[in-house]
Amino acid sequence: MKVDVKICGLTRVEDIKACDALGARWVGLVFHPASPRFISPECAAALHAAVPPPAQGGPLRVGLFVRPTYMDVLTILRHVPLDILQLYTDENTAIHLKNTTGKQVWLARGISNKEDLPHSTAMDGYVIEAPAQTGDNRPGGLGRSFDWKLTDQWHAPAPWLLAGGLTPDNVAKAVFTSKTRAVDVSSGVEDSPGIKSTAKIRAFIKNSQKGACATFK
Ligand SMILES: O=C(O)c1ccccc1N[C@@H]1O[C@H](COP(=O)(O)O)[C@@H](O)[C@H]1O
Repeated sequence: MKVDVKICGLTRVEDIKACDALGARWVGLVFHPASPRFISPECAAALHAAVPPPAQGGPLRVGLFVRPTYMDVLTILRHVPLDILQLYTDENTAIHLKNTTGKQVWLARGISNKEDLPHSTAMDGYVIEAPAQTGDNRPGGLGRSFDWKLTDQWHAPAPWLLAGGLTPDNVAKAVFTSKTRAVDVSSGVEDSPGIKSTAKIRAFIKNSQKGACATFK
């Protein structure tokens, strides 16, 4: 049993090529201006063009938006044919954007306790991470983890990714503790904000599979 990996916050062609070569299932492009990983639609188009499309074995393209309007998403989709929208918004807005764009939608959820975990949904998936805190200028990409034990008995209503504070050093333990089948990382595989490290991506993917082997025998 394998754990699927998303590498988020790509800003450079060489980094998205490394993700493709190393077998990341998803690559994330951040369209939130407050993020150090924010990219323009033109940059996103260049990154998209640098690796094979999913139909030819390339990674699925995930676009990350914080409280977007329909026009925000449409503007990006005119430049890049994203496969999935990762949204930081309320569930009604997410359903509206799913219906109007025809794209798959993952809703990001900050989790403080088991009651925060969803049990039924119209979403295609969830990104489960640490809750935002007062003073944060963005709701993710902060290298902050949460209690991975909260998800180990969860009967998730849709596929989900574990995110927040994952690194090459802790991802195997995170998989084992949370029982997740997919992991999502941004700051944990960077040399500096927005600048990915190929060596860290390689180690992260390798160690996530070690966690999968120990968990799903
Ligand atoms: O990466 C960002 O800058 C970002 C900005 C706004 C919302 C989410 C963001 N990143 C996502 O946050 C999680 C965890 O990131 P990290 O590994 O702790 O740095 C992940 O889903 C990123 O896609």
